[in-house]
Amino acid sequence: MPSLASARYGKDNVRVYKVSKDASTGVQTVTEMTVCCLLEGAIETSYTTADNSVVVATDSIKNTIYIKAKEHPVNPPELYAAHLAQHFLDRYAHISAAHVKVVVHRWTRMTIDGAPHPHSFFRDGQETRNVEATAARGSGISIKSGIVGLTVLKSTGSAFHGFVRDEFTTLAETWDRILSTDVDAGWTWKPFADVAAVENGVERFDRAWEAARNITMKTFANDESASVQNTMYKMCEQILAAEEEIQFANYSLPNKHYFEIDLSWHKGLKNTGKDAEVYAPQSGPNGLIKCEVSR
Ligand SMILES: O=c1[nH]c(=O)c2[nH]c(=O)[nH]c2[nH]1
Repeated sequence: MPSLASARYGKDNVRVYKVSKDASTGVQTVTEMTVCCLLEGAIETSYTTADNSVVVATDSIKNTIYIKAKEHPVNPPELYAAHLAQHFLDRYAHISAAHVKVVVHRWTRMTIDGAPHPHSFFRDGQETRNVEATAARGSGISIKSGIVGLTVLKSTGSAFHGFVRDEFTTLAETWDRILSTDVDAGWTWKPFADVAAVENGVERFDRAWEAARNITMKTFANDESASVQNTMYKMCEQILAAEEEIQFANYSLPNKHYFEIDLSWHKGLKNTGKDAEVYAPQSGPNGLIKCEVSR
């Protein structure tokens, strides 16, 4: 006989905007995020016997996302996610775990006539700051932070040679190639006992995000890359070194290929090897390289 092996439900794609206004200076600060909140617990009967008495409506979950954004700071997103997740355990005895994902979109303050503008912002890229927090009854709060969608490219300083050559291989070795990727980086914190433990030393979250962002860009730029694998491992090592409460660091990086184009058929144009200037960016297929590094 079938039985429910696992189940969770909630609201996804809840878009939230919060402004904070400094009345004395007139400076306003904004945060825009997209939230997903899924619940687990003694909810089996809602699936198996149409028992809605155990269902906190997803509409109520959406309302709660707004109310907790009003009641608590939304920065850092780790703290907001922890407050929101813990709420469902505190409020509903039959809920055993709440999974919250927060995606923070960029609104960067404009500089106008050389000065930071008090209330105008621009979207300077598709990069997001992401947080996943799970509050589970009896196991505290687990948090994973990350950066997604930071698109980077270096026009030299990347090689790839020495790989397996056999009857399946056509790729030429290269000592100088273009390297481009959309960074998906994550770092997993040691579990927190409760929301108070998340709040205690809360600066760690912005500090780690800034460190991870700087490490990612500096290592990408400065490393004489032997491979995506080796460069991402160096990034992970540094993230672990930057913040001692981080247990794991991980990257998932597409290798966005830029192919040389042989133009010699046209008047003998030289456009390969050291003469390569015009390339064909590829939209797919792409390599996809992942790793997670622990202490
Ligand atoms: O950095 C790389 N790693 C690979 O595993 C790989 N495979 C490939 O075709 N090109 C690359 N580049």
